[in-house]
This record gives sequence, C-alpha cells and structure tokens, in this order.
Amino acid sequence: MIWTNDPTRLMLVAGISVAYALVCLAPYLRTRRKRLAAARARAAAAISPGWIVSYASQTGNAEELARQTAAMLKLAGIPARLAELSELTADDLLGAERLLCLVSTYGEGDAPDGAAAFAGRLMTTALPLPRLHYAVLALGDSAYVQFCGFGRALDQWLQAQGAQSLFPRIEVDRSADAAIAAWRQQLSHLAGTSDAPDWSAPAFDAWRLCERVQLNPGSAGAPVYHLALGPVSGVLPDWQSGDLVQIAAPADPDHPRDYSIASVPADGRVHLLVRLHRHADGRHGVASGWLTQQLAPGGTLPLRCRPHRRFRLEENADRPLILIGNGSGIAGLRGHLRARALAGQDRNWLLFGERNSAHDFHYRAELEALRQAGRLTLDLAWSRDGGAARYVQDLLPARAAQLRAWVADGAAIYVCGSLQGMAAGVDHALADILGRDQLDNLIAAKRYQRDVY
Ligand SMILES: Cc1cc2nc3c(=O)[nH]c(=O)nc-3n(C[C@H](O)[C@H](O)[C@H](O)COP(=O)(O)O)c2cc1C
Repeated sequence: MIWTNDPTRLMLVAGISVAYALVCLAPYLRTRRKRLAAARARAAAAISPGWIVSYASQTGNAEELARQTAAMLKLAGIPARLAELSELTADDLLGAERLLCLVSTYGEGDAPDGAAAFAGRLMTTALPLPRLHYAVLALGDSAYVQFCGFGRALDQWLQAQGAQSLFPRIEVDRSADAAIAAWRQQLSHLAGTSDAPDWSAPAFDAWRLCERVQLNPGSAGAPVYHLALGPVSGVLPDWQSGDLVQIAAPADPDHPRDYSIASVPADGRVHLLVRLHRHADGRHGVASGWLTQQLAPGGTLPLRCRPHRRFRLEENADRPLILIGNGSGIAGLRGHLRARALAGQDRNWLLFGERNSAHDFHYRAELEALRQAGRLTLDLAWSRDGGAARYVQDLLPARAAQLRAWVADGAAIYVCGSLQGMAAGVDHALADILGRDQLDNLIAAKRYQRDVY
C-alpha cells in the first residue's frame, strides 16, 4: 500500500474515486429513471388512457358496437376507456389523444337521452382540442329528415374545436352491415390488427305464433293485437323486462322491426303488442300487416331478443316505480309490472293514456286485479271520453305532490309510448313539477328511463 500526506495527491485520489463511483452508478440511475418513467406512464394511462371509446345510445345499438370496438382495441393491445358520452368531462377531452364516438340520433335529429347533458353542457362551449384525433360512427335511419343529426352535429363540433378527424364520419342507415364493416376495417387499420373478431349480429331463430287476440275491438283507433310467441326449439332465451325483440318480416328482411316485450321468461312466452299500421294510401305496414293479418297462428317467424339496457330495471329493481305511457307503450310497462309481481315489489304507480275506456283499456282485467290487491296505483286518461285529463301528461299536474313524494322516496320513472306528443308532454310536465335540474339529475342517475318511438 502506498500512503501519502501530499494534499494534491489526496485530492486527485478523491476525484478519481468519485468519478469511478459515478461511472458505476450511471447505468443504475438510468435504468431506475426509465423504470420510474414507465411506471408513471402506466399510472397515467390507467387514469386517463390515450384512447376513449364513447357512446350515446337509446336502445343499445350504438352501445353494443362501442363495446365491440373497445374489445377489438383491447385485443390489439390498446387499452381504451369505454364511457357513455355524458360521463366525459372537458378535462377528459383535453387529455385524450384518440376519441372514437359511436352515437345514434333520436327525436327529430336529437341526441339520445343519455347524451343530452353532453350536448347541452359541452357542445355549447368552446374547447381547444388540437391534440385530439377522433372518429364518429353515426347511427340513424334515413327515413327521418334529420338523418344522423346528432352524429353530424358532434362531428362538426369536434372539428370546430380543432380536433383532427382520423377518417371521415361513417353513417349507418338502419344498422346496415356494410357501414359497420367499414368502421371495423378503419379500426383494424388504426389498431394495426387484422385478426379482429367478426361483428355479425346474433342470428334470428325460428319462433312460432302461439296466440293472437285483438285487444281493442270497436276502437276508434287502429286495431291492437296481443301476440304470444314461443321458440320452435322449445328453449326459451333469457331476457329481462324492458328488453326488445327484433322481427324480420319476409317482405323486408333487411330492416327488422323492434317491439317491446310485454312479458317475462316466467310467462313461458314472449308477449308483444302490435298495432296494425296503415299508410295514408290504405296499405298495411309491412311488418305489422304480416304479424297481425297474414301470419296464421301456428306459423313461424324469425325473431331475436335484444337487451335494452337503458330500459331494464337493473339497479332500480328495489325502488318504487312510476310507469308512464300511452297506447302500445303499455307493452314495455306491463313487462316491468310482471317482473315486479314476481319480485314481490308492490310500490308501483301506472299512469296510462288511450282513447276510450270502453275499448282501449288494454290488459284491463290484470291491471285492475293488481290495483285491487294493493300492488298498483292506477291513473288513467281517456282522450275521447271527455274527462278533465285528455292525455297522460295532463294527469301529472294534479298529482304533483304525490309525484314529488315518490321521487323523494327514491322512485324511478319509466316512460314508454309515442314520441310525438306524449314523450315531450310528459317531459315538460315532469320538469314543471320536479324542476329541470332534478330531472337532469334523475337522467344521470338512470332513474328516468324512456322507450319512446
Ligand atoms: C323515436 C325515434 C326517433 C328517431 N329519430 C331519428 C332521427 O331524427 N334521425 C335519424 O337518423 N335516426 C333516428 N332514429 C333512428 C335511430 O337512430 C336508429 O334506430 C339507431 O340505430 C338507434 O340506435 P341506438 O339503439 O344506439 O339508440 C330514431 C328512432 C326512433 C325510435
């Protein structure tokens, strides 16, 4: 060992030692820095992923496609947040890199109920979104004047905020397969994957018409029929009250029609209420004419059940229920009443409107039996009977206190029936009684659900 007291030499030795230590430490520090950065990035991605798949859907088509979109991205190794459009905040949009929007249109070019808050809150403001890349899949029906109105409005708003479109908006006319395939192809391209799962909708099964009864003989309105259907295979699918079926009429198989299910699986049959539609020139509607006039009892029809997530009871199953509807809208509400009877839930209030009590009181016997058993509060409006309340919405003002009390007690409100007249009338009456803010809160809490058409 060489020892020295020379301060210059000592300084030199110390300097060399520090430099050596730094050389040894550098790779460790570099690796640690990288590890920490990766962990930070992972945490950031978990909180606000770069990709958001958002949907606005009334009867579940856009929601289902959004789920499939998110699943496909996941398969390609891209974690995306799946969110209803109204869940997104300005910060979510400012922080996201890619936003895929799958949205339908309702009313007359309007946003679906679940997106009304987004349309009102964010689409009326200016947000700088130059970092955001987005794509829109707009679902609609070209029979409406405002075809894909909400999808188009959303696209325009995003563009106006400086967001960059990943590819031109794709519009889906009545669930057309070609447009959905185009969206899938764009996604495969974006995600860099070619082994995406097939998105074909579930197949139709053969069902049998077991029973058909006209519910309103003598009515001033079009005939309404109760249909009971059973699967030819004998195996009943599992559905929940509030769900829909799609039926493909032989004369128009590419455009299946949706009907609300009026029964529960415990009934052993799918019950539907079908009103015979008549065009101005006297021709019958393609699907309703076939189901109510041509198809003979015992005949078969192609049918598939469709979950209607926005109209199921789900987390409202234990709440008091206020059911409001008119005409054939009683179908979806009756499904809920049957589910409630099975579950032993007695806090049910039905407000229903039709033309004449003598002819149009669909399911009168069973509704009155429920009322007599103390399992249903029943309020009726007959537009042709000359009573004080003509339409179902006219029943509400006189019952404002009771309605507020039920809502304060945690009730959920389900509305089923005509969009024209009824849905808007009921919405205005509810807003007058509860206040628009409370009604918006009920929508956000999924305690105000609508199946209107
Ligand atoms: C009452 C009602 C109103 C509708 N209004 C429009 C409309 O104004 N424009 C349009 O393009 N489609 C309209 N549609 C068609 C829906 O957008 C279309 O059926 C879509 O596939 C529904 O998707 P969803 O299940 O995700 O809500 C309407 C449908 C219903 C039942």
